[in-house]
Amino acid sequence: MSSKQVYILDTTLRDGQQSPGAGMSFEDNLQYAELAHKLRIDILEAGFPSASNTDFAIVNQISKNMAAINSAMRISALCQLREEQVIRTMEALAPSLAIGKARIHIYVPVDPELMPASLGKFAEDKPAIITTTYRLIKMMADAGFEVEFSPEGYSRQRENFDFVTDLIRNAVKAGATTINCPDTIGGASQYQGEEYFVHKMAKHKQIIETEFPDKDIIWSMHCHNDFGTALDNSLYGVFSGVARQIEGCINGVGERAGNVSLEQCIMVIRQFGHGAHLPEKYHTNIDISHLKEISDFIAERMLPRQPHSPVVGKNSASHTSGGHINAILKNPLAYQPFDPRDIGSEITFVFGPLSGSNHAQQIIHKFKYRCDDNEKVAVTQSIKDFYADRRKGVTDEELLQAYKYYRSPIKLEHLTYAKEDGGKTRVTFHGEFFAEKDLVIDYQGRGSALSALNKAVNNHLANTTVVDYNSHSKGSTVDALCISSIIIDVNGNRYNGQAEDEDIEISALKAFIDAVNNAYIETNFRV
Ligand SMILES: CC(=O)SCCNC(=O)CCNC(=O)[C@H](O)C(C)(C)COP(=O)(O)OP(=O)(O)OC[C@H]1O[C@@H](n2cnc3c(N)ncnc32)[C@H](O)[C@@H]1OP(=O)(O)O
Repeated sequence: MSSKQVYILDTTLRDGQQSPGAGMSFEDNLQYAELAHKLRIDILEAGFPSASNTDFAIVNQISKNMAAINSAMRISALCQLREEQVIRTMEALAPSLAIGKARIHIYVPVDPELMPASLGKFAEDKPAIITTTYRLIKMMADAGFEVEFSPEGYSRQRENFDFVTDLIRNAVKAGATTINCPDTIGGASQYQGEEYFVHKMAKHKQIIETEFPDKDIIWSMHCHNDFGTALDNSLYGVFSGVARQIEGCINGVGERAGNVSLEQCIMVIRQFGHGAHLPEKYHTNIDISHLKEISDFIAERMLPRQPHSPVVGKNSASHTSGGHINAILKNPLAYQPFDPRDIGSEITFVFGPLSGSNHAQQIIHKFKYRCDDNEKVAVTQSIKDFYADRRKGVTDEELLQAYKYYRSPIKLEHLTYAKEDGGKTRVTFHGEFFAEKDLVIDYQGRGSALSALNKAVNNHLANTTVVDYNSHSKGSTVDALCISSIIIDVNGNRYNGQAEDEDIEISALKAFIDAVNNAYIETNFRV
């Protein structure tokens, strides 16, 4: 069976920017259009040219840019049922008209509650609304524009069904080729029964098909998400065979709770559009490999995106729980409904308190250190203890630090030193020192506390010598911290250590311990 294309109208630049704080710069609007072109959006609603000179310039420049590359994407712009707006919108879209890719989207309210609020006295004169609709649409169609007509508030038309029929009839007669039926206030649900607007669309569609058998009108969904039903409504319209166009915004931005998320519609059509039970098969022309890119753009330049946003959210392909990661390590798609690489994303992991030993082991192996199966649980527990207060997780590099601490033979808690007359130095060490705990190191002869510690280390790591050492102050005051760097040689191999402390001698001792720990770990646990 052949598959029907569902047209995607992207109104991110128009309806998306109609929410507080969502406005983007002139340049960002133009850049977004480039991304929409790459994504192979069918129709880009680029703005509302009559809103301001800048909005006119944005639409006009996008229209010019897309005409210059002969983009297959239609450029659309919105206007009210007002002649001066129609003229301004036609001017803005002139470059797209020249390549046969210009659409004008014109709207007038039909919701009985919205009509007087929005239109004032004009709302009382329905015949005038109908004749104006016919006249303005004919004007645009005669000028060569593709026309989309929206009876605004369609989903709440109530007793206005016959008025809406008359409006649509006249719009089609005048040359409109797309009839968009918005759930403007976002309150519709298929659980409304006969009042559900998609059932009314089916009736209107049937009337128009009967009256205009030669016209192939595209019926369109435009759903807001006030109750979170925008996706369900949009897809109901398509999968029930009524609609062939979906209007929405990337990341579901838009007025109030937003418009339907285009990425969700696109992926659901891809996933379920060929279901055996569907009367017809459906697909979109979207190049989904650019979905993540365009979504990230909107998240950065327009409005922030929830981490758990479906399809594109940062967490939608990121995992932390041990149970899931264990399975994903064996089968990357074990916990993904689609391959994130298809949309330009990737599966990532964040190690946290709920992660497991297979995950920790994989990170440690990635850095090329040893973590055997019989010790991975103990290693993992020590890493979790090390980061007991990091409930939101740690980076792989931070995990490696905790691993190294676990492997370190010297775990310093506290250290003091004293010098006596006669060349005696005493270092008092608290913590773990190879297999020992809390020791006192006495050293007799020339040299500092560092010599004392070096002597003690040599009992466990033979042939350890300091080959380079320097300390410098971190600031210019007398109480500035001291930073020490040290290089040691162990059996011909060199290892670095760094540390800082208020006391120059202790900073050197700590740097030496750091270097010894590095030497021990690199010697014993490097793969
Ligand atoms: C569902 C939707 O998303 S619809 C899109 C809504 N988008 C926008 O409003 C964004 C851009 N809007 C704007 O910049 C401005 O509102 C403009 C330029 C469109 C209009 O501005 P103004 O005329 O200066 O003021 P205002 O917005 O208050 O408009 C009120 C007038 O529009 C008329 N009007 C409202 N909707 C419509 C309509 N669909 N068709 C015809 N006239 C309309 C009203 O009757 C009213 O007329 P009046 O001034 O004679 O009383």
